[in-house]
Amino acid sequence: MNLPLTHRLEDVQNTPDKRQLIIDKVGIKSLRYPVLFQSTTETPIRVVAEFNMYVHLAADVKGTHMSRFIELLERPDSVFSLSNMPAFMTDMLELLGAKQGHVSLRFPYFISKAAPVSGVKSFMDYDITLTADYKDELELTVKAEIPVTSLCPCSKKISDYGAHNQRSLVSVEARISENMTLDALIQLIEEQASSQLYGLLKRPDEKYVTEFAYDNPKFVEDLVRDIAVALAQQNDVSGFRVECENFESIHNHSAYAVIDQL
Ligand SMILES: Nc1nc2c(ncn2[C@@H]2O[C@H](COP(=O)(O)OP(=O)(O)OP(=O)(O)O)[C@@H](O)[C@H]2O)c(=O)[nH]1
Repeated sequence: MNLPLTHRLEDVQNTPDKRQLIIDKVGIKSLRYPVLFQSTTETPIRVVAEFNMYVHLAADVKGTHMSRFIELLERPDSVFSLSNMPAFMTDMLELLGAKQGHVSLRFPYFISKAAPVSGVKSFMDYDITLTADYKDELELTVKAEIPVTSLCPCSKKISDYGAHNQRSLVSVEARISENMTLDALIQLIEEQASSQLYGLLKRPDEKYVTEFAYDNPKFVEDLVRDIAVALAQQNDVSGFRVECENFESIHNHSAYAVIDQL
């Protein structure tokens, strides 16, 4: 009899395993894939995301169905958003026959900003990670990595002129409700910095951001505390971890701080 090829190829992954060891997470790591992402009610946008997708594997099964992770992303109606993550997790666990799972996707997200004086528009890029973990219940977080300017209060105080300042990377991972947009979360964080960053600045804008940062000096401790206070005041945020790394311009190392209330 002439069986189709899939029937003639042995399904090794599906054979029993005798070692009696559960695997906590198995799946695909660092897969880059174009998918649709929807931040709010706006039309979904195309993003290129890096995926990690894992499931729990029972002790008596040799291998998981690796190909099915990609099949999930190939579904024509696959749109990623905070509110769709629970359904995506349910589908993944069902298709993979698993009881626990992890999905994360990290992608660049762009916001069009107007320069502070000239008003010229340009895009600013941020890295966003959506993560869903299912064990006994679903844990859903959003992480935003936001570069800002920080200016040292001590340096400003003790120097006859100038103050050292640098680019800082703020990372906020938070549990947020779907009422909060990514843009709102990013804006709230940028407002706590000595200055926010822009893609395009003309000379009057450059003067403005330089003086603005000088008027708003912040230690790395001030940054994480001010961001934590701002997040704690939000009804749509129910837990957060704020991390900040200042790439010091007077040292060859960074100043770093974290507040973990996740
Ligand atoms: N489990 C497992 N699969 C691997 C590994 N390395 C490669 N593969 C994958 O094995 C895949 C094929 O296996 P399955 O996903 O089980 O494909 P299939 O049996 O045709 O599909 P299903 O019937 O849906 O399970 C290929 O896509 C490879 O990516 C590995 O270390 N472990």
